[in-house]
Amino acid sequence: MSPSPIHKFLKIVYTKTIDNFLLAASVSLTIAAIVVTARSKPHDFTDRIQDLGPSYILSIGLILATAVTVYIMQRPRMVYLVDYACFRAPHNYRIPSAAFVEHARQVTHFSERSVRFMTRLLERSGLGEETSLPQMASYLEAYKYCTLETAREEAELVVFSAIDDLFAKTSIDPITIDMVVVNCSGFSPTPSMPDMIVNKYKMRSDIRSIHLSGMGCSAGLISVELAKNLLQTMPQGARALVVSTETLTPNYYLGNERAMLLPYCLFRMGGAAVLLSTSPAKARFRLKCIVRTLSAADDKSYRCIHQEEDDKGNTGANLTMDIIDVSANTLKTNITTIAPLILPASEKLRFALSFVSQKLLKMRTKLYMPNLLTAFEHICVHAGGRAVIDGIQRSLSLSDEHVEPSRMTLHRFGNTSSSSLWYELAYIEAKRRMHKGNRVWMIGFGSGFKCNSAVWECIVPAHNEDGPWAGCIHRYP
Ligand SMILES: CC(C)(COP(=O)(O)OP(=O)(O)OC[C@H]1O[C@@H](n2cnc3c(N)ncnc32)[C@H](O)[C@@H]1OP(=O)(O)O)[C@@H](O)C(=O)NCCC(=O)NCCSC(=O)CC(=O)O
Repeated sequence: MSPSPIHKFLKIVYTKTIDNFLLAASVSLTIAAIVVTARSKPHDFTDRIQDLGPSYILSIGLILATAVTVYIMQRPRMVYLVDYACFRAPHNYRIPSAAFVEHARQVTHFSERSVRFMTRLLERSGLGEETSLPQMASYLEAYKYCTLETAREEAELVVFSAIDDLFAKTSIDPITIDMVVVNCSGFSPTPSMPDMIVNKYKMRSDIRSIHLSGMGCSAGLISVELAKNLLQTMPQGARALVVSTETLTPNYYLGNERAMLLPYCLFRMGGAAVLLSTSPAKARFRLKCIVRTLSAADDKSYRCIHQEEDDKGNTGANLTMDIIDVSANTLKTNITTIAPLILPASEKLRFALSFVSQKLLKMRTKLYMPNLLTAFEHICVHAGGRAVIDGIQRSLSLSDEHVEPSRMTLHRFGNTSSSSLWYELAYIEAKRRMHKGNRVWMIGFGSGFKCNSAVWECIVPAHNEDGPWAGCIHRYP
């Protein structure tokens, strides 16, 4: 039964009043003060001030100024997303499914059974016909081309293209960057990827540089949190360049273990460059909060994405079937921490009242489950695979529209690991669905098992930009 109009109206009044409690309280107090002052005799107020004496007034002023200064100094600095850019592979890197299967058929390492398995998997994977693989994957004896040099070439192509795009968008001089954080799980060359970036863009010698490897698909938000923490200790206005990518060349699997063929079928080229700062100047989003959950203490979680050698000695990532349950459980833990930070006051109050009536007053009422959907307008769920997105949609009761950016990213770009969240944000913006004040919840999953999530608030939406979706966004719903 749908709620009556009166019920709906009361709910709106309740939500608006509670969610804007501080504003409502201060407006009421100001009105009360104005009424009291207007009623008192004109000389009353000035007489009282004169009675206090100059030294007393000066002391109060000093105490107030000190309190405000201490409050401002103690408060952690806000971190802003100035802008971001995603890599878009040149057309000749495209791998339609027919070409993928035909290539797999020609590779002598794969058995007929494996080729049939991969063919079936691809058909149901949710990947479209325009995803991209590094060029070594199109050679018949691809393993001969999985060299350090080709891996570096792939990394440079992805990372430099995304950064070039970001610098062009923001007109930022690379010399003004104070920190570079890169996360790439499966490729960790020497010199490191941040060194590669500093060398290419001739950045300053006092720059802080960090590479996170082996941290899986959820490492993009780990990089953001790390950059945020460091930025908050640096002078106001410092800038961090965060790069999230996965290099596929060194992780080419040549065996026949089904669980290890899965990543071979799902992962595709991708990367994103993100500029963060503690200055709000030209910023497009504000970071509201970021929460990390790691369930590695549990063996099932720890093992569900595991890099290992198969019985023939071929290295690859083994994805177990547990991943759907594990991701749903780790997300639940993550939500328990993030919900109190993002839920509006009205939802928290309803939960508190229901909790008190059920647990303390022993009333036979159902415990109210806060509605998470009131905390954001958009959601980006890591495009890890069709079944992963299905699982999260089910467990959070999300609508098809909520998971559309995730499914469409999987379709257009494949599983691009930690950068997938940025392709999803770009999708929402390319569809012109992002508006000033909108909140977007990013949820990353990955080996460990980790679930990291962040909430951003839009300050300035992108108006005339399709980003990585240029030329194809009109083909999506
Ligand atoms: C691959 C799928 C699209 C296939 O979906 P289907 O609808 O076809 O149905 P299905 O699940 O029954 O799978 C079809 C066949 O694949 C087999 N199969 C599926 N998952 C398997 C696995 N992990 N290991 C071995 N076999 C597996 C099934 O047994 C079945 O075989 P048979 O037909 O013989 O019975 C889906 O299962 C899926 O999206 N899985 C999740 C992918 C995933 O793990 N992504 C996370 C990547 S890691 C990541 O993103 C983070 C990180 O790396 O850090």
